[in-house]
Amino acid sequence: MLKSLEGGDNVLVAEHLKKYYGKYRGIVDVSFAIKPGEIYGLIGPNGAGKTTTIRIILGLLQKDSGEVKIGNHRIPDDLNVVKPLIGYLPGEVNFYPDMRVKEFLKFNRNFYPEIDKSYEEELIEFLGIDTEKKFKELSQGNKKKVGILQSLVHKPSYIIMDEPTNGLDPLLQSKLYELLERERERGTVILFSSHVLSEVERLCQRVGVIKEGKLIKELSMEDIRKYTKKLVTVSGLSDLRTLSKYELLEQKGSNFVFSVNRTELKDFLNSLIKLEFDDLQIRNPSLEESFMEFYNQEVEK
Ligand SMILES: Nc1ncnc2c1ncn2[C@@H]1O[C@H](COP(=O)(O)OP(=O)(O)OP(=O)(O)O)[C@@H](O)[C@H]1O
Repeated sequence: MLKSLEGGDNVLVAEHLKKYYGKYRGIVDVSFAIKPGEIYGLIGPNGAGKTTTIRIILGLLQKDSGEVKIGNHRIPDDLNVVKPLIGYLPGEVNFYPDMRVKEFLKFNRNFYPEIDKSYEEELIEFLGIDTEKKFKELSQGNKKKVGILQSLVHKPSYIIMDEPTNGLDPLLQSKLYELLERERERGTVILFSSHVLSEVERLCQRVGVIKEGKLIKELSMEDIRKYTKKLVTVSGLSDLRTLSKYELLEQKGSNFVFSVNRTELKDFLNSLIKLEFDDLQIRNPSLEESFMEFYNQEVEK
């Protein structure tokens, strides 16, 4: 059963958040609202302001202006009321180096006495955590597994994860996606930051694109799919013929770079195979390449 805050829906709201670090821009204007049962992706390149936004929401950083509401509670004023209902995974997970994982889990249970021991054991097994090890003996990925467990084990109503898949191998990434999907079905509010478009596409119901401290665009799942194209580089192509209907990004001599919708990739390759060419490379565009049309727009400061 999902724990609710008194007097209101479990919505997480950020409104016109602004934060400067002295004279340096942290964020200038970030607003969004996340409903229960929704995974919201905050996406942007390094330095865009994702961590600053998350730390303000968690009351770890003081904002210059704007408002954060969790349920009907204002942050940081009501932090103590809301804190037990939040599960947070920071970008870098650090623990006491000499502590064993099992000692840490016991310590964590002191903060959340209602932790269900059998759920804890299920997560240990699912994530493959060695509880006998000391933190200094763990790789960054293995520390992150403990961080994921810590953020989920008390069955929070709000999950906030800062670039959670950084440093995770593909198997662990898909385990994390599975856990988050289960949480979403339970009605949890989930905020997830990333600079990888493919993962927000897979997981999130809505995505906020953040650029230079400003939330410049919100995308639905449908919009996101529209923006997930493949970049296809074809070398030694003498004749475009049927390929001319695809978006050509670049041409240098007989080398061509096409931007092809994922759904059209098969048709593109079927057409290509009938032509003469030397080499072929298919890659995912970077975030900046995918969102070129937004990123090229000047952001007001
Ligand atoms: N302690 C600080 N002092 C000065 N500037 C800071 C500080 N922390 C962050 N910034 C600046 O605030 C801006 C936003 O940083 P933030 O870490 O929130 O971005 P991010 O999107 O999380 O990027 P990353 O993925 O690189 O962490 C950046 O320009 C960064 O240089």
